[in-house]
Amino acid sequence: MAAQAQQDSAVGSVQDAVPDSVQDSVRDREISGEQAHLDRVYRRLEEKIHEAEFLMHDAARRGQVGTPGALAERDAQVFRAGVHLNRLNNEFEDFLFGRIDLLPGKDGKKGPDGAYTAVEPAEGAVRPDRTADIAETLHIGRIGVLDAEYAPLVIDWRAPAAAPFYRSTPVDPGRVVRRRVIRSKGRRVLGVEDDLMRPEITAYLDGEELPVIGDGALMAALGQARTHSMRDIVASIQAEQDLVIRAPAASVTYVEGGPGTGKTAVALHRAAYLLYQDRRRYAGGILIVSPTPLLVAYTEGVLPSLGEEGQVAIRAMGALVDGVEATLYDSPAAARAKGSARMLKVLRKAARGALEGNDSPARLRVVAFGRRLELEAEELAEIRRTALGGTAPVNLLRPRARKLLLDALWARSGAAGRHTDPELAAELRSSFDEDVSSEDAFTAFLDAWWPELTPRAVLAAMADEKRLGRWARRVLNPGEVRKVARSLRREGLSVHDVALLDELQAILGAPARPRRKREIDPLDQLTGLEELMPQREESRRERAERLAQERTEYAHVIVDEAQDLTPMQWRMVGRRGRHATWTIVGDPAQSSWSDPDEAAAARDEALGSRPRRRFRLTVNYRNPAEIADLAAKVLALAMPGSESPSAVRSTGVEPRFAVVGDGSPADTVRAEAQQLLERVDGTVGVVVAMNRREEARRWLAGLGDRVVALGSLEAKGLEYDATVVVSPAEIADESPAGLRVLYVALTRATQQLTVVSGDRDEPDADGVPDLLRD
Ligand SMILES: Nc1ncnc2c1ncn2[C@@H]1O[C@H](COP(=O)(O)OP(=O)(O)OP(=O)(O)O)[C@@H](O)[C@H]1O
Repeated sequence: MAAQAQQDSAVGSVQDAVPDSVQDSVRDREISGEQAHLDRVYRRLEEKIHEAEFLMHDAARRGQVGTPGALAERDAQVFRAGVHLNRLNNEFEDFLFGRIDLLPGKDGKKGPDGAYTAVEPAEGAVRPDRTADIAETLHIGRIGVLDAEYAPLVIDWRAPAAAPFYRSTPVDPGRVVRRRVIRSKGRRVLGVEDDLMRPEITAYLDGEELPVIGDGALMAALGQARTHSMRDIVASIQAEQDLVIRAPAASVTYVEGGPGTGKTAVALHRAAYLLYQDRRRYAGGILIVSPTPLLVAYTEGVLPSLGEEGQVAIRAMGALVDGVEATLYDSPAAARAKGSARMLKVLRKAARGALEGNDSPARLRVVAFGRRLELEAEELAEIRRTALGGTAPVNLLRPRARKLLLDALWARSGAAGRHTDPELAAELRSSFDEDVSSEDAFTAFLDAWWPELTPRAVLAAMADEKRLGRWARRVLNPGEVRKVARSLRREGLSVHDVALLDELQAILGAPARPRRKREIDPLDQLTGLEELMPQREESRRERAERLAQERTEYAHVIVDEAQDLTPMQWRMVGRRGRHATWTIVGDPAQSSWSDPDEAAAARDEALGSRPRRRFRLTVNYRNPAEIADLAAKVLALAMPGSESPSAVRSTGVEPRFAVVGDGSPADTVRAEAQQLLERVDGTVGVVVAMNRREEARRWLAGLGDRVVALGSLEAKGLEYDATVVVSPAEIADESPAGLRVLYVALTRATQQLTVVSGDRDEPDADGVPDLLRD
């Protein structure tokens, strides 16, 4: 059953009794009223752009005066003006999107944005005859704009004064009488949609009764066709989502919710909110970790549309390590072994064992003080063992190993007892060390015997099944060893390999390297502009990428689809936020990891003892009830007893079932995809078992770019107007978490779903596969 569209959107539509023509003229009048306001806003924005440009020029002139005080002031001014210009020049599709009309407040105090701060209405604001006067109208937009007298023309959506726009509901309206969503494009207002929060009263604005237009914005937003990019939801954030977005950043904010409840959207809006709240603190960067490059591509436009980027890096799990972009998937068994916390022990052994390569020298021969000195294999092995004692990073132990070698050679040289005077003895020893170290044979030996290891070299060593078997003894079983070694012999890295590389980096340690220098324009260096205006030449994207690359730790870490992180991935992500605050969003019912308890333990270790603040999102904004109900059947099998979120709307279109005739599913799937392309305006996703990905792309060849084929694990987080889910049984049988993966696949569509079954699905006479029957 479709849920009550959140209380706040279900109310306050235009009264049926009002004739259409009257409604139209009221609508036109309201639209032109909003247009006049938007014109004022743009005039003011233009003034501010001129002001900012003037400031920049003025600052440049002042720079020529040259006293240190003037320079510092000039620099600060240039910086402020530059940041300001950047924001003002941003091209927003709908700069202004909301408005609230409010009753007078209790305390009559104004906040810094010029709006009254009270949440509750003043006593007597509503008269006994249920009439009231609107005391304040606020317009809400992507950034705040004040007029020349500092009165708010537009309030930034993240400001406290804008919160009632999202929080007010008919059950708890606060001061809000009417909430309006304004649809605009560039400088033109296209339409308005109103919700009445206090339908029981008649409110007057400037002596006229407040009109109500349209059916509310949420439904309009949800019904829109999808593209391959996610849209922001800034005009229709719902109350339970707003609580998460504006939750204070301290410690860990933990958000659970079923498919389509807006977790990803909320996480992205939260990043923008945190930056607005405390830009200085988050100058340390916000990292958003996403499960796949597809989801990164789908979501990366949202923050720019909210006026934020640069400080935020969105990275796929397979691209968290610099210079690596892994897209391969391991077989479920190899993935399970590689992701498990048991792997840590294996990596520690491998990092030490890999020092001993196949061409590692068996003996050391040098000439010192005119004598031939030799260390044999056994002595060398003993020295290696001593050097490796403890847990210090392997690469940092090389000086220690070198020292132990010199000690052993010194003992062998017989020179130790030559002087009783300690000073002379020390001098002799140091000239001995110099003598040995300057010998090419010694340096060559050291390089071969204790090479500087890279994570990739260790991973390559683990591809040797025998060696891996030794390092993984009593940790992985022989089958696992075989599968992991085989997977490492493949060309290219898998997503799970990346967490191993990162762990190895920590185990090996990196000898200090000189920092990569950016090219600096000498003129900028002279004027100091280089530091102040980093956005000048770089594109925003380049800047975001550069910052992400230079950064290894972040001030805030947001983990999307957190239920999928393996223990090893939690360790990797944890290293990036050791001093950070966190927002973690996920849904256990969609987990593709087979051992959720093990992952939860690793997550708790990564987050340490930081207190958690928990939230739950309960309404599914993506799927119509017809699709959500079908998916709920799989949820009942995958996680008996867990609750589905309630769908916010219903379309009356039931999912369709098709059955593959004899042979390959190609024709059936292609025909079904084609049908859906005709029925929806936006995108169609065809979800298949992972091992059919390539095949499925061929099935759809030539159908255009509105349709895409994806493996079940790639579908995570994405959405389409319509989806074709091919062979539920194949998807469910793919891995121990297969039923949960199928649940993900079935919950991707915003409008229509077709399920195609093969023999394995045992479809009934209506084509309904076994897994989806009552
Ligand atoms: N308040 C809202 N107004 C308009 N659209 C919304 C709102 N909340 C969510 N949506 C839309 O619902 C869809 C699902 O949102 P999102 O992808 O964030 O959900 P999710 O919880 O991350 O889903 P999943 O767990 O399946 O990945 C998106 O299209 C999003 O834009």
